[in-house]
Amino acid sequence: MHHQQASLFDTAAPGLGDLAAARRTRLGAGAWIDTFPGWLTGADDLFARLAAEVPWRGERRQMYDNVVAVPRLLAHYGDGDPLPDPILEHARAALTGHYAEELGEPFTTAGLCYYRDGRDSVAWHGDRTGRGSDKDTLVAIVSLGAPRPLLLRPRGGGPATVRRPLGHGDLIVMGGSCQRTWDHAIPKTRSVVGGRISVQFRPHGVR
Ligand SMILES: O=C(O)CCC(=O)C(=O)O
Ligand SMILES: [Fe+2]
Repeated sequence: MHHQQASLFDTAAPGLGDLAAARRTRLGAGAWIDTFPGWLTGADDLFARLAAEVPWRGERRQMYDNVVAVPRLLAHYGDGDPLPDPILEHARAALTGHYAEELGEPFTTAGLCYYRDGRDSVAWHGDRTGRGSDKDTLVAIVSLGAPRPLLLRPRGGGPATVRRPLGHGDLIVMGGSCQRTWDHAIPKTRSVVGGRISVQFRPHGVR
């Protein structure tokens, strides 16, 4: 008798939901988020493929006198770089099409982050190293793997006022002034959680 390896993974073809069904929440100060739980379907093996095949690198950042490791792994795909999976190309094209009028330019880059477990995190920040510092823009995030909450709070500190659990296949889009008037974070958790990969699509010059 043959030994059959049971498939851990969904074998349905990957698909993307209709973005017309995304739900918008206005945060105030010109910022908003759109959410679409389960936007990316049938891609259960995508997490494993990306985890294994993306050239992940640790990030080290100068902080005062010390260089500290940022607790997550990163990979960056710039304008024109082929993305590591065709479904990510489809996702980016669908986002560019749906948000064409509001964004006025295509999503071009993809930043990938791998949170290996609950100790990996990203601290409060806005994506305002580039044009997000003084221009309205959009950052679209597709989440894969273990659920982790994305927290948001008005820029300048204080407790999180918005919390969105991001599970496998979920989409969140931060828009309007969100990068300069609000901050976001993925907090550490003491709960036992598996790996999570976040794919962030941004237009040219937004970081
Ligand atoms: O992990 C996420 O979904 C958020 C990542 C993020 O905010 C960033 O890399 O700028
Ligand atoms: Fe960010």
